[in-house]
Amino acid sequence: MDKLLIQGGSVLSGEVAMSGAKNAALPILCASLLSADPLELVNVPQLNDISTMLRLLGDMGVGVANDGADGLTLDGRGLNNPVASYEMVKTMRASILVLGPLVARCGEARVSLPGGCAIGARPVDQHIKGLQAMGAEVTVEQGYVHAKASRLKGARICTDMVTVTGTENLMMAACLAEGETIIENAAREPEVVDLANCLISMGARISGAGTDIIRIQGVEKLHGARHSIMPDRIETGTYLCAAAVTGGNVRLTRTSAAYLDSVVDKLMDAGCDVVVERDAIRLSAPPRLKAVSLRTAPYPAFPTDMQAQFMAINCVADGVATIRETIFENRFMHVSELMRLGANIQIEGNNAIVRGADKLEGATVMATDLRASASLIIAGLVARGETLIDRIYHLDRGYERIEEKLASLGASVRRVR
Ligand SMILES: CC(=O)N[C@H]1[C@@H](OP(=O)(O)OP(=O)(O)OC[C@H]2O[C@@H](n3ccc(=O)[nH]c3=O)[C@H](O)[C@@H]2O)O[C@H](CO)[C@@H](O)[C@@H]1O
Ligand SMILES: C=C(OP(=O)(O)O)C(=O)O
Repeated sequence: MDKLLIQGGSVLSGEVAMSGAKNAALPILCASLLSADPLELVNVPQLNDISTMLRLLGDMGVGVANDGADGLTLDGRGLNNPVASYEMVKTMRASILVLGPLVARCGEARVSLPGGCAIGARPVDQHIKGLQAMGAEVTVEQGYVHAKASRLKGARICTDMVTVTGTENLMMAACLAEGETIIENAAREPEVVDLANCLISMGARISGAGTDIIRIQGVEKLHGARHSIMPDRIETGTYLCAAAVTGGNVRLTRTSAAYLDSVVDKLMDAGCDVVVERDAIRLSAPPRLKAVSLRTAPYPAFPTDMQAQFMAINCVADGVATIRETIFENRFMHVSELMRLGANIQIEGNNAIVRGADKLEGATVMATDLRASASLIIAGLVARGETLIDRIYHLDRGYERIEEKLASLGASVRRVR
């Protein structure tokens, strides 16, 4: 199993390009199930989750062709097997995103309950409730969601909580439903908007994406389109934190600060200087950051996917920070690993109190989920000596060529087998 070996102490500097967003690309790949015409995508990140999703779609009969480094064409003409088996979906939560499109286009779907990062129970009851409201007959048996409907019917759906993939699944299903669907309490995440823009270019009639009420007027069919995946705001935020913790000075290109306000604000509170350019962000950091408290919440508030990275920078900042996680009940698994490096963190329910230490010391640690892995890299970059991170397959789900990108900024990071 691959591990990552980091020699702490390098100051990150220079320029590096960000990739397309995993959390936008995954639902957009599933949008290919909605049409019999080709969907051409560019800026698709090369990640394990993307390969898993392509295998899953391929299994269902979707044609997949690579068009150069970050381009793909998906052809839903041959879709003939609306089944997502446990074997295919066990490693990836986002596989539930095939459910809505399959019922809408094929009239039925059999999808294994998803796996993915163990950051909480992560039920899919809201996805099911929404499809039922649209007239689908849904049963859950032996770990599979089985949904059937001759044609989905538009409905008014109000989700109990803000759910990102729930909103995406229902929005995709509603595109081919008869009549109007209104999703209330919809997620406003930029990835939902990117998916809506792709669907609109395929002929869907969607308004309100990016607000908490999305209206979808169903159409008979969708056609082919070409779409460029938005930049990865979580990858961008992660590299900003990595640079900040080392007192570095970096410019991240092919990205946008437009969706990162809450993260950029916190980095400025920590003492960093951040300059926003049209398609790039510059950050320069002081030798020691100030502690910053935060609370995770749905967009546009501070993203849960950046909580672990900010925990890491607070471990060596000046002062005490309180970090409150409100989205997932088990998203503090990085804490015990950060403590192996010498961090001073106390957990009280869904709050973590982080007292900045003068230094961290390298150690062997274990990555427990995707963003936890990122936080261990950030801590390893400032720890004295060597940090060896085990189980980095989590990292390969969501960060494209991370050791190469960090090395290009001067970090001493290497993959060992
Ligand atoms: C592939 C993708 O885009 N993943 C992101 C997506 O995950 P994901 O879409 O799985 O997360 P949700 O937004 O659905 O979850 C939010 C909260 O709602 C709960 N919930 C959700 C659905 C449901 O049917 N029932 C229910 O109880 C979840 O357990 C969680 O407590 O949004 C999360 C929150 O921003 C991010 O951390 C993930 O990176
Ligand atoms: C938790 C994440 O991914 P997933 O929803 O795919 O598990 C993430 O992107 O941080």
